Amino acid sequence: MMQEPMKIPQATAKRLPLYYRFLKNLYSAGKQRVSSAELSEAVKVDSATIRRDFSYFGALGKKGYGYNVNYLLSFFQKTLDQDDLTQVALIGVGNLGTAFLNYNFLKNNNTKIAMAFDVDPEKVGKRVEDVYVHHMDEIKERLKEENIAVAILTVPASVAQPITDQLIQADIRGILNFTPARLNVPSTVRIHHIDLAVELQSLIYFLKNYTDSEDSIEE
Ligand SMILES: NC(=O)c1ccc[n+]([C@@H]2O[C@H](COP(=O)([O-])OP(=O)(O)OC[C@H]3O[C@@H](n4cnc5c(N)ncnc54)[C@H](O)[C@@H]3O)[C@@H](O)[C@H]2O)c1
Repeated sequence: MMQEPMKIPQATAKRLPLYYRFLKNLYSAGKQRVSSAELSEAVKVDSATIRRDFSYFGALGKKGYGYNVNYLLSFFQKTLDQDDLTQVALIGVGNLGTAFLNYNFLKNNNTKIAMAFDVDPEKVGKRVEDVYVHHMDEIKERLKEENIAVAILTVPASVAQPITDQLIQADIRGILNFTPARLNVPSTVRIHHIDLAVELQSLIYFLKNYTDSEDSIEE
C-alpha cells in the first residue's frame, strides 16, 4: 500500500497534493493541457518553482503548449498512491477529532479514517459519521488487525507522548500530530506536526516582512 518515497526534494513533495487537486479539477472540466502560468495562478506557487518541480518527474512542458493534464494526473496518482485506499486511525474524538471525522477526506483523495479511539465512556462504542470509536485499550490489536500504519493525533497535549508510545508498540509508521506536544519517536516513525498557532504566527510574520507572496513559497 504505502510506497517508498520518491527521490524528489521534500519541498516539492509537499506541493504534490496541491498540484494534484487542481489537475483533477482541470481534468473533470475536460481540459487537456495547462500552462505553468495558469497552474501558478491557481495554486499560488511561482511558475519557475512549478517548472522545476515538474522537471523532477520528467514532465517537461512545451513552449506554447504547456503540460499534458492526463500525463501529470496519472503520474500524481501513482506517486501519491491515489489508486489505493489508505486507511488511517484517529486518536481523540474531541472538538478537532470530531471535525475530522465529519470531513473524512474522501472528497479529495483516497485517504479515509477507518477507526477512531478515545477513553471517554460517552464516546467509546459509538459511531461518528459511520466511524466506530474504540477504547484505547484495544488500539494495538485493532491497528494490527486492519494493518493501519498512519494515525492522526487529536488528544490533549498532556497524554500525547504516552499515546505515541502505544502507537509505536502497534507498529505505526506515520503520525500527523495536531497537539502542541513535541513527541519522541524512533527514526523509523515519521511525524508531521501541524501546529495552528505556529502556522498563524508564520503567516503574520510573512505578511509583515515580505510584500511579494512568492517570497514565502520556498520556506
Ligand atoms: N480544537 C481546535 O481547534 C484545535 C486546534 C489546533 C490544535 N488543537 C489541539 O488538538 C488536540 C485536541 O483538541 P480538542 O479541542 O479536540 O480537545 P478535546 O478536549 O475536545 O478532545 C480531546 C479528546 O481526546 C480524548 N482523550 C483524552 N485522553 C485520552 C487518552 N489517553 N487516549 C485517547 N483519547 C483521549 C478526550 O476524551 C477527548 O475526546 C489538543 O492537543 C489541542 O491543543 C486543537
